[in-house]
Amino acid sequence: MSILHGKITAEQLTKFILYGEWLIFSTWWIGDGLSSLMQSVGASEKVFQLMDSLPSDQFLAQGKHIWQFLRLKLPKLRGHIEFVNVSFHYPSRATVPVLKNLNVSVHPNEVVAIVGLSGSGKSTLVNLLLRLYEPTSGQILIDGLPLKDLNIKWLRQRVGYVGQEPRLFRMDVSSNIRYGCVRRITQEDVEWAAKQAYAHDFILSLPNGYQTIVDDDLLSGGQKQRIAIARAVLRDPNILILDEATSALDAESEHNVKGVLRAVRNDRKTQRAVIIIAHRLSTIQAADRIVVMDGGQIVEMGDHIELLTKNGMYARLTKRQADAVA
Ligand SMILES: Nc1ncnc2c1ncn2[C@@H]1O[C@H](COP(=O)(O)OP(=O)(O)OP(=O)(O)O)[C@@H](O)[C@H]1O
Repeated sequence: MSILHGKITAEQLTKFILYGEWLIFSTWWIGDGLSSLMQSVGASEKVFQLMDSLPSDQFLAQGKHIWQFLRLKLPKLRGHIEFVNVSFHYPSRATVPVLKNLNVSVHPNEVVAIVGLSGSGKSTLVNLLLRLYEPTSGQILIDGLPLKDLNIKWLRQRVGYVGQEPRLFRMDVSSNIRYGCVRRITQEDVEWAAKQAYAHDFILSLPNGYQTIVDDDLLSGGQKQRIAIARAVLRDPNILILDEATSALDAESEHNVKGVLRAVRNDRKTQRAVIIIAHRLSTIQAADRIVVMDGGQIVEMGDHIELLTKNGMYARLTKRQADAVA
């Protein structure tokens, strides 16, 4: 009507409708954006709370208090480990004792194997040594000093750990081996570690050798384990802990662990305290000492021949595995 009466032009009306539409949409977007903003503010409060929270004491390298700055760093770790009357239960199961008055020591350059039935407390022992948990009573000494007084970051840099299920990342083999190593590493160092872990030959047979990207189905369980062993060895740890995979009770796993034992034995340069949690008993016959655990306690200790002669639990476990293989 206004156009017909010449009050506005068609162009002005079109502009008016378009601007009106833009105004409605813009208001709607502002409302939508504001509600998203409010949601993000609420969510970010939780994120910042998490970022501000401090890890518990057993994960703190150096705390904020002056006495924590003074926490001890020994000039060199020899790798003498002592468990003195250690008892432990997991916080979530306070009524179930997992370790009971445990006394055991590992000397520098000694290879100690821990064996026992599933659930006897082998991995828990290592968890305490890595200070992932605190003993309920008793104490752990490293080179004669209480574990809880040592700078935990310094200690963990000197401990190599290969878990039951090694974690590899989607990057090349060489980077996977270097992962987490704080000192300067050359390609020769990487290859040296791979040779120690009996991984060098199979790595060279991969499409791009050390530059091959690790994909989900590229490597077998045993090959992943060997790369994880190379990663641990590259750090040149004073204490090396191997948790043999329960699921990998195969010849390849046995070959890997035996290989590491042989490397530790033959190369004086690489001697270190080694703790092996073994499920396959034939793997650890060459260990200096075998510790047999049952129900959170040590029931036998000695070398392979001594324990077989004792005709106790170790002899029974060995016979059971030999029968299962036959
Ligand atoms: N995080 C946890 N919380 C509560 N209980 C746990 C935890 N981890 C282990 N346990 C319990 O502690 C006991 C010892 O477990 P541990 O893993 O040390 O045994 P293991 O000898 O290493 O067994 P395996 O040979 O199967 O690895 C088991 O009864 C187990 O159920």
